[in-house]
Amino acid sequence: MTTSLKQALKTHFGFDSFKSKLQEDVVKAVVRGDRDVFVCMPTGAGKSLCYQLPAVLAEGITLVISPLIALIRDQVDHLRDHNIPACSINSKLPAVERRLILADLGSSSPKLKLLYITPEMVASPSFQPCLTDLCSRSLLSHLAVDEAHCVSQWGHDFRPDYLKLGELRARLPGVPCLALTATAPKNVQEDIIQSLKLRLPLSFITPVFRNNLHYDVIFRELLPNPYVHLHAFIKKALMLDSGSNGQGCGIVYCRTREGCETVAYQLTKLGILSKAYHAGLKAGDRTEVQNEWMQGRVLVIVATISFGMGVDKANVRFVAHWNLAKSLTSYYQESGRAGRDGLPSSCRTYYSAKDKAQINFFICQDVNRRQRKRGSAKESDKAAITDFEAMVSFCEREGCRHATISKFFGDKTPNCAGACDFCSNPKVVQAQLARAAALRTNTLAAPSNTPKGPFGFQADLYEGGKKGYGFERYDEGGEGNEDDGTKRKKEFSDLFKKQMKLRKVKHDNYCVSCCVDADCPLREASSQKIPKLTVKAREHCLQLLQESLYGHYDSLSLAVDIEHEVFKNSKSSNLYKAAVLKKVTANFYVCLQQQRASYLKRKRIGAGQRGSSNPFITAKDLLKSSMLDTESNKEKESGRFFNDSSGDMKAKRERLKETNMDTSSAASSSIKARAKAVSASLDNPTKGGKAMSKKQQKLAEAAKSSRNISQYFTKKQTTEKIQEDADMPEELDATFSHTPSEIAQENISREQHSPASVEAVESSQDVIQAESKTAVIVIPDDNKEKKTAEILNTSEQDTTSITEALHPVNVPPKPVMLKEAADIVVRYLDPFYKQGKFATKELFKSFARYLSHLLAEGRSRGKSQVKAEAKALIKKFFSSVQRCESEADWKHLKRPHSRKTTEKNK
Ligand SMILES: Nc1ncnc2c1ncn2[C@@H]1O[C@H](COP(=O)(O)OP(=O)(O)OP(=O)(O)O)[C@@H](O)[C@H]1O
Ligand SMILES: [Zn+2]
Repeated sequence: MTTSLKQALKTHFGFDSFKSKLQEDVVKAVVRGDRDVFVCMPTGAGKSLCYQLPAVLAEGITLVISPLIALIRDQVDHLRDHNIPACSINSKLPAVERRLILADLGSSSPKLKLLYITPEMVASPSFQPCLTDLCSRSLLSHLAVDEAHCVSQWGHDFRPDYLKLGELRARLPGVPCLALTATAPKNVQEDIIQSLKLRLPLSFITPVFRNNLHYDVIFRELLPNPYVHLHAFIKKALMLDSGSNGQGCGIVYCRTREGCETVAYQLTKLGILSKAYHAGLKAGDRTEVQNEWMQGRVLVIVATISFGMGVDKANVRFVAHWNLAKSLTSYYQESGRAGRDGLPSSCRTYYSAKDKAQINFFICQDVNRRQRKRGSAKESDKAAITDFEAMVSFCEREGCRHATISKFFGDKTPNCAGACDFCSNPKVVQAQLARAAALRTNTLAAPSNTPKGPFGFQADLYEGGKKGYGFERYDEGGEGNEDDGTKRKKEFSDLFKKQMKLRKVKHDNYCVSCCVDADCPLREASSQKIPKLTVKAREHCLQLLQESLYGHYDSLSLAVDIEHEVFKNSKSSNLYKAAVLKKVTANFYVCLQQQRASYLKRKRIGAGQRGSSNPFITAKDLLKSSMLDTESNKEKESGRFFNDSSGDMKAKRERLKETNMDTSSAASSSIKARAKAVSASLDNPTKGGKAMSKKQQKLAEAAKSSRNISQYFTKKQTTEKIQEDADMPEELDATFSHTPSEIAQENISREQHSPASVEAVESSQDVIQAESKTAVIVIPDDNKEKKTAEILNTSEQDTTSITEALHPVNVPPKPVMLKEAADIVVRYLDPFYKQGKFATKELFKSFARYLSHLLAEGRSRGKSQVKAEAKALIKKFFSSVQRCESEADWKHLKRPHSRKTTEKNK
């Protein structure tokens, strides 16, 4: 038998041997046909062949049940490529084809070997006559149920129509049944056997452990810049630094469509071409993205869970979950798409407390909804909750990740041998957990008297809801359903905010204990050369450096080089930080000079101005105080300013004034007096004798908005704003440092929004010399608190003058948002598309998307400016590109100012 099977394997499928002994054993059992068979083998193990080869060899037809039409299509195409007669009857089949198939099935000896149908079709009345006819003529050789876990209510992909397969089974006496799944814990296995009425099945179950997969968990909220972190991980997983191509590809899973778009954009911006895939895209675009990824033209696909089922790609070198999976079963299945070729691959989860709370909310909502509908609780309702809890505990508990998965699936503890972060370096995991715990202590403390739901979860905590988990099944159901989605987001946001009010959250305890992450991009990351300098602080500095190189082609590598140079040459933590800041401000200054140069071209600075003709503070000036103070009283000052960050504004102003007195020697006395008035007015606008004029008030407002420069350095993270605007409770947002490039942009947009800005700009020459203030850059270090690393001697004038230089107009333009930018871009780009200047529509769209993001970045420019920039960019693009053939064509296209900065930096 073995020889003839091997021959058939070669003849029909072109394989020289079975993929494994298990595959061979299953095929033999199915070919014998005397028993039902249950197969639980990991994804990529070659389960399909277990029924396809027997189907070819058997007389008659094998009926295959598969949950998705897309999956069926792939399988049928694959079989037809091997000249194996296979087809599918489904709702989308054109009538002509359907008639042809039914004609073949009705003939005395059908040519068809495999007939694929969905469980819905099995139940459909139109299919019943055909089924009865085949059965009565004994033309059905096997019944194969793929993705059999869908039959179980304990399973993560339960589909009610799968339950009807039990009835089908009863109608096909004597037809052996084969049930296959990749992921089934013990209770799901039992459910499958029972629901499909398998009779004493032969079970082939492989342990879930796959030693080529390396699992790790990273707590996203502890990262200064999660995108940079993800980027570093991908670079390593795909060996992009080694300079060799063809090292495979990867998947990043996100929970929301917006998340996919944002992550894809960020990764592309950091230099790794990535594309989003979700149900919000048109079917054609989805296929195009999938094809590009399959063919290796796009390295990273950033997808919702709608992507992956049935995707047969061997060299997936990593699967990263940007959001927590909804269950450990799903996670095992999704992460298992890595390393199907057996080569080492990485599976990473970016854990976040926000995700945990949100998913918990959606699950509870769904359970409540089901219970309300049914009028009673059911034991199986618990499945979603316990499976999610298993996922959470996979991330939050100390211990081998593989062992956790194996235990969950009822297997013995495997020999991990360093194939997870805990086994390879438990200290790193423990340190991370400790940091997360410290963060959490100050965040969530659920009210202890909150009543528990039927299974222990706090149903009332988030109240009930109308819809499911927040995961449409495979992200299918959401098309054209945005309103509902938005409503739910809002619903969640409101509830969450309400609940969070009960739980006073504070993020002032940013623990910075030292630990080196596997993907840490720093050179000599574990070196203890500089006492008290933590890896966290170094990573933070790296991020500042990278941001200061905004627009540079490979800003990360360059930043890594600079940081390392500074690290090598610094003797103390403070000197290191001061040196980094010097570099940062120098880079930043270059950027400002570029902006100023372009402004000066348009507006000549007139003679007779008061104050300096150079409204820019130099890097030297910026650093002057920090360099002087570095070793002496900085610690004292920095602690003080740090403590201010969320505290009493008045006290802060007093201290700012003190510092100012020491440092603003350049300010003229009259301006000082004016500054004093402004300062006093901040404490009490009506105090201090005369009521302020309207103009003075506005001036004061402007000063107020620019005075607390520290907020630009310690600001809530905004990178994922698009994704989380509506649904992220503020209280859970970790505090991250702000970047220099953002500072300028923030200043601009603040000024644009401020009603005072018109006059502030008009009076800028006065304000320029008005007050000197202290800016604070917060750098996490090892004292378990944010501390100021440097106190820079800068002044309000700087922010004002920067603003003015960047926006030399009297009427502040309304900042352009992404949608508006996209409208502008599409309008200008459309004629080029119509002239056939884009090889494909997808390219046109991608380019439009790229440009829109580019133009909307920072939200700092008015519509007319964005229009002009859009025109200029498009013109520039087509001046060097005849016809756009690939994404590489616009790789180097940058906004004008960033390009200049780049050139200057080179
Ligand atoms: N004997 C074999 N020799 C070599 N390759 C094989 C063999 N059998 C199957 N394969 C290949 O292995 C890959 C995975 O097979 P298949 O898609 O059937 O896996 P699976 O277990 O069904 O995975 P999933 O759970 O993701 O559907 C396919 O590319 C298939 O062609
Ligand atoms: Zn392990």
